[in-house]
Amino acid sequence: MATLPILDLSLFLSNSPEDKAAFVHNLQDAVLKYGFFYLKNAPSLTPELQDKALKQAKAFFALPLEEKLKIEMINSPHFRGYQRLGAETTNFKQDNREQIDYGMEVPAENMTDETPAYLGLKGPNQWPDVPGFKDTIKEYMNACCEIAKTLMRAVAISLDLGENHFAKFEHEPHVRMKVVRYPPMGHATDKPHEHGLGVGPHKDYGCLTILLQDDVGGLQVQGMDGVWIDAKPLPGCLVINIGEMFERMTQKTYVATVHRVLNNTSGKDRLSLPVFFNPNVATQVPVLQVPEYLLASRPKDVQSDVKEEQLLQYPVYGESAFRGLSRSHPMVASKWYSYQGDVWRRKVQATQ
Ligand SMILES: O=C(O)CCC(=O)C(=O)O
Ligand SMILES: [Fe+2]
Repeated sequence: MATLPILDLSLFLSNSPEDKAAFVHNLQDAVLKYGFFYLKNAPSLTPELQDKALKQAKAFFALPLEEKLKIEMINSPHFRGYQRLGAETTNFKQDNREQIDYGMEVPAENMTDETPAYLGLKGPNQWPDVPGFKDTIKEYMNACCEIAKTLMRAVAISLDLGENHFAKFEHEPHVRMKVVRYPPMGHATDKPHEHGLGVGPHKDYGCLTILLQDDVGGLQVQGMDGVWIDAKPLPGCLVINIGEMFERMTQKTYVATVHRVLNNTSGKDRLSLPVFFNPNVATQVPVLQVPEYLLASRPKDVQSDVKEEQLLQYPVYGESAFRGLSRSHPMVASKWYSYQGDVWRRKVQATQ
């Protein structure tokens, strides 16, 4: 079975131009072939911070359900907060996971019925009453953001653009993160749906995803030929993938690869912490001048469980983000927003 390539970020950060070029070459190769890779030696995300973040996740999920529901996502027009097991749907199936969604802590916009709904994604988070949780999760999200910014520089070089080409995406980025638990099937109190999946096949809609998974496994990546590849946990490695924004920007040269998580049959919990790096919601997604030689090596006949009509590649990034979140969390969307004539608008009268 194919395995994903392992990239070493210390090469890109070294003083040697040859090492840096080697990293960019490996990155380009990985993205063209898989859209996914492992990353080791990311300095901002120390093993201590990884452990601390996973321990905080474990402490949260050990809380009684009524405590977790105090920060339920339905309270938040910004799609932030806790979703209980089975509350989320991906690719028409129920996901067998529970999770908290976070984003950059920014003030909420003053929404009117004229404002684009995606501006409603800006806003505060909901934090549980778990000592140290908030500080650790913020520290973790910032550390992953640093990795993403570094990788964006490498991706820019790989597209023959200036290293700082994507620096504009760092201005008030729409970074999101999830704290996720996949309970084992047959668990005494949780009842995962046997016909669901941990999370169904999907593409991430933004720029780059930085994922830390524990040692349980279950993440799979769909190769360009449609065959699923295990992205099994490797000690000291994160898993990185590109999202649909790159697919649009590069005219399908850098394809956002479909991935899923299988039902957890390990007998113990699986925890994962994905961070999604994206530009400001109001960003117009540029169509890049992709070099001819890269256009010529575009993956052909890509076999994908996510069909063309499910793609989220709107000209404004926030539109894709909003539609992605409203598809995964329809109850939250319909509480806070109305949908008329293919346009989402905030229900300004809706309150908590
Ligand atoms: O938990 C994982 O391993 C992957 C999660 C994922 O793909 C997502 O939340 O977008
Ligand atoms: Fe994903």
